[in-house]
Amino acid sequence: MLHPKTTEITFKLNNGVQIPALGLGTASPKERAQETKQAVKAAIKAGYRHIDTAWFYRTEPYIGEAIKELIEDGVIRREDIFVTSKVWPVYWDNVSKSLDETLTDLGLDYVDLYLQHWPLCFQKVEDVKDGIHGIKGLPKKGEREALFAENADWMETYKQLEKIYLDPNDKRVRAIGVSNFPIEYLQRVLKECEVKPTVNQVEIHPHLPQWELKEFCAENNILLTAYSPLGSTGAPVIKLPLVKELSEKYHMTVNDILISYHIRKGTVVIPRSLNPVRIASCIEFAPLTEEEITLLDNIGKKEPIRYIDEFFASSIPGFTGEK
Ligand SMILES: NC(=O)C1=CN([C@@H]2O[C@H](COP(=O)(O)OP(=O)(O)OC[C@H]3O[C@@H](n4cnc5c(N)ncnc54)[C@H](O)[C@@H]3O)[C@@H](O)[C@H]2O)C=CC1
Ligand SMILES: O=C1O[C@H](CO)[C@@H](O)[C@@H]1O
Repeated sequence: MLHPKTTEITFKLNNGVQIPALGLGTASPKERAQETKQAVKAAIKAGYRHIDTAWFYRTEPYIGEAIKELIEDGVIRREDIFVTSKVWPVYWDNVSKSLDETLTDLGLDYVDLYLQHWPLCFQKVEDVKDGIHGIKGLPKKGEREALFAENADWMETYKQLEKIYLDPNDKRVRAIGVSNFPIEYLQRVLKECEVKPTVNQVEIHPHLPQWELKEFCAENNILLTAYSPLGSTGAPVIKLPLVKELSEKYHMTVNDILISYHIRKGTVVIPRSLNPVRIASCIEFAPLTEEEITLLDNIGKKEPIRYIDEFFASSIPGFTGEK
């Protein structure tokens, strides 16, 4: 039986916009951010049509250069690709400014999906030398204490996203959504806001299958996007014996197995790599069976691991802030 490449599969958001199921993650270490340009070019040439980025990653200028050259060389048109970006908590009360900075860096008139990166509000601290657009990305008091904005409500950020999306004269976003939102927070958004988030981008992999969140989002027609699908830096999840076993069974890479695991469940997935060969060689779709998916999910039932557990996120249910 012939199967599509994972780069060819799309899902429909709750506002009708199509989203490619596989996207390239771009949260690379700061010192390697410029390599993102060649990674994006390799990905698009290999068939990827979705790039995931954020104001916080410092990779938007390099993604912008890659897209510009790919368009100039006739490889793609703007409308052929799907770009996701996110507003960071320092801009919790000025989403429009953050979006303008993102669009300038990307060299684009619009993003396809714009997410609230975290349900948190940080203080704006000037940092001309090392900041992002002159603002410290992670304002801290000491080593492990974030500077939160006083009397601030993370809902303000979503309301501003909603305003931009609903303004008929504002064409800067095609869809809006959230990231790192637990069920309780989504319930509040659904109660207090007009526009349902199209997506909730969260950490998901066999060690953190997020089945309760998956069920809630499915009931409410919110698509999940799986971040850190390989377990983030060092890719620990690829070492799972069951993943290796499945890669041998399907004659595919371990990355293919972990990517297909999400897509088979109707979840968008955004693995990161700066290696052009790896990027191009991990696009096979493995038709995993229901049983195999259940076996992968069961790993997290027995041994849950959250790899992205940021110290600043301990107030959000489900996060301990240990890392
Ligand atoms: N919304 C949010 O708060 C977050 C979003 N993200 C997004 O999700 C994307 C993916 O998540 P990441 O945490 O970046 O990690 P990931 O789980 O995609 O793993 C990336 C790491 O695995 C390595 N890798 C890939 N294949 C490998 C292989 N076969 N052998 C050995 N190493 C291999 C890469 O070099 C890289 O160091 C990010 O780049 C970003 O776009 C990530 C974290 C949080
Ligand atoms: O997207 C993100 O990436 C970093 C970690 O890689 C995290 O803080 C943020 O949510």
